Amino acid sequence: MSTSVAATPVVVAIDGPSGTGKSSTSKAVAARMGMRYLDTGAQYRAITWWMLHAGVDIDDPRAVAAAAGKPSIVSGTDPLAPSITIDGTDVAAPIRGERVTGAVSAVSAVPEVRTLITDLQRSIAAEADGGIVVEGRDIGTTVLPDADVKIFLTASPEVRAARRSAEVSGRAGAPAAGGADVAATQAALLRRDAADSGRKTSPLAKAGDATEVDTSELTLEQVIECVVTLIEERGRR
Ligand SMILES: Nc1ncnc2c1ncn2[C@@H]1O[C@H](COP(=O)(O)OP(=O)(O)O)[C@@H](O)[C@H]1O
Ligand SMILES: Nc1ccn([C@@H]2O[C@H](COP(=O)(O)OP(=O)(O)O)[C@@H](O)[C@H]2O)c(=O)n1
Repeated sequence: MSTSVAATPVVVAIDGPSGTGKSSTSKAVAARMGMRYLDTGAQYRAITWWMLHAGVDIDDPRAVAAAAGKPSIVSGTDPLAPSITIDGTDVAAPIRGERVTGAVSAVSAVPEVRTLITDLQRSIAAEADGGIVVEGRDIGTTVLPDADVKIFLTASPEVRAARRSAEVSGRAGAPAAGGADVAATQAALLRRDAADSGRKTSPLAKAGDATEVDTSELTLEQVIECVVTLIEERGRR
């Protein structure tokens, strides 16, 4: 197992659709390699939470654009304790709720939102002295096109929905996920994939120079090892 701090700051971009293992893999890789970690999805979720909270009509892109610059988002990049606040409020828990998940694709499709959050992501990456693993949808294509290592994670819709359902039903107070729940989760994931891949500005896409890893048949540990190996190989070049 590698525990060394990256010799030169390495920037790693990990993209892919929901449930492919981006967050779990990125956090573990960053922790093992002494790097920072940035969950860009959490930032889009936080601004979506704020819009809903502020009563902004998220189906009106002009209203979303006009409000986008108002809140201040702060992302903590310790992979062992990532955090997210908006205007000083800790929103780590509420941004995972169904309401935000159902609204986030509409908010994140608004170009003014993307410009603001992309600038924030670039400044966080630029300040990460020990290197950083940044995960999202457009990191390798748009946010950090010069990243040292680019990875695009995939998995079958069935596997992704099963993972997500198990995760949600494992939360305190949640009912166990039955077959119908998994089917509904899969339908919601595919709707979000379609919205994220189909938007005009910086859609979910694999960068031409990204390595694609299908995680359907891999354990989380195998995916982590695969990414660590790709980073170490890049370091030897
Ligand atoms: N390779 C894997 N095998 C089994 N479960 C996994 C694997 N990768 C991730 N998971 C689990 O699937 C769920 C979703 O993973 P997550 O990392 O949040 O994906 P993403 O960030 O791509 O949406 C989590 O509960 C995680 O523990
Ligand atoms: N770089 C990114 C990251 C997320 N997003 C948006 O934010 C949403 C939530 O991202 P997430 O990574 O938290 O989603 P999950 O994979 O955890 O379900 C996505 O569905 C996209 O709409 C984006 O547009 N660009």
